[in-house]
Amino acid sequence: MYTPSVLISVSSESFVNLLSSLSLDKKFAVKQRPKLQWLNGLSENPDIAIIETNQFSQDDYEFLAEHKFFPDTDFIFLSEGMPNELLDKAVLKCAAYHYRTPIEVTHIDELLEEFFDESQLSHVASHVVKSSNLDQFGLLYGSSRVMKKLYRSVRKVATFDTSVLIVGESGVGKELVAHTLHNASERAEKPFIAVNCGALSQELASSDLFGHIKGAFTGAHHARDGYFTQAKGGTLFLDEVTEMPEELQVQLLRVLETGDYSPVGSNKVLHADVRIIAATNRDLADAVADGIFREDLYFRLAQFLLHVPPLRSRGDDIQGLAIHFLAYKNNDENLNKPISEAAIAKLSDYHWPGNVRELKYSIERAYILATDMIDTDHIVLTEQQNQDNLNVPVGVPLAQVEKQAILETLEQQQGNKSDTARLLDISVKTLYNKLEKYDDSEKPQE
Ligand SMILES: Nc1ncnc2c1ncn2[C@@H]1O[C@H](COP(=O)(O)OP(=O)(O)OP(=O)(O)O)[C@@H](O)[C@H]1O
Repeated sequence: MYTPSVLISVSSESFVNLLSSLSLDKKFAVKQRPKLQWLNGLSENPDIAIIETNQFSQDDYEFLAEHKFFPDTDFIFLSEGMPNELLDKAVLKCAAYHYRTPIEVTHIDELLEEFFDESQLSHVASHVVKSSNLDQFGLLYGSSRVMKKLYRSVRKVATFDTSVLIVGESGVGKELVAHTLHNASERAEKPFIAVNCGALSQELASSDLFGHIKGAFTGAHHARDGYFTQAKGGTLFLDEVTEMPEELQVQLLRVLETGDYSPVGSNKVLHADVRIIAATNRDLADAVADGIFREDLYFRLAQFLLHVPPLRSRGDDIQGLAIHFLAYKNNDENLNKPISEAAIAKLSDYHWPGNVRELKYSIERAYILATDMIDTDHIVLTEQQNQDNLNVPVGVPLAQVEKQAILETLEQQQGNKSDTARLLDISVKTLYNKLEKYDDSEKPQE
């Protein structure tokens, strides 16, 4: 049995009493540090850190930031609840649990129990990697600590009806996170509608979002529901929200503030019963600074921020996901192609700029290239190819060639869909439709 380590740094009598009532040392290797030395204690990378944060300071925040908020540690902050913006930021960045007095001892006890069980699982999972060994949370697969932190944040925020902003590089799984959040919320039985804001046309965008009545504009022969109405009672997922046309940002902000909207051409006011989840792979601070995205809309959307970690920071999940995707492929094709240790090592050593989408695609391509066992030669990594050439064996179906051209250009353009569409001479909308088709073709099951 693995014994997880816990760093405890509390000094208030109530917190000391609370923790001593839990008899932590029966299951955990406990290290106590005086209040002012908790930062030193973190340098030993404990599995869990229980910290009193009544006087959380700028220095404390900077220390955490310098160490990337200690992704291997699960944090529990205890405080008397005085407002502290820096602490709020740290809670988000560390995906920490923050308990304010009066604290229910059973809540802490249950949480530690959960941490303990997870530490046993992950300890085993790091030795044996088979497809079924990857933990699954909703539509997401992954057993790394960073993913488990994400699962906990998703679980926490799912039950509230606040807007959520999901940030992360292209292909990390932001849409899957949004869908998982929806499925874990009370709106799960109602629709989940995903909208690619980059594909909304300037002219028709209002009608796409809010609908229109018959005759609202030339060509409006019939009334049509917009996404807000289609998603009624459920969730509206605004993907690539920074690409939304300026005028629509203003309209969206108004709906978020008033809760009401009107279809184009109508005076009727409808109530917007949707939860908004937005996502972007852009640096939002830059988008706001460049004037591409409205700051007031950003604050409105980012009531809760979820950061999806890049694949390269997920350790053994890389090989776990590779085997997972291979298993799906074998299942679809009714074959049983294995993968060599060396090929797995090659996948694990790569830094995956295109994240999970790129990994999934590399497995698909290797699957086509290999007659039986997938070996290192079949794993063609985008950055190791001549960037101007596609590497397609003769006789590959045209649809596959098209897919390869699209995905490799997208990777070369670091996920920028507008530039990719321009280079391929197709519309952004067509690009979105095609990507959606590829993503759907192997959607993990719930
Ligand atoms: N944790 C995961 N487990 C299984 N499949 C995943 C996971 N994360 C991503 N994928 C797969 O990777 C592909 C890309 O995922 P998704 O579209 O959610 O990423 P994204 O971050 O929204 O991408 P983009 O920034 O380009 O919109 C999809 O095929 C998805 O099913």
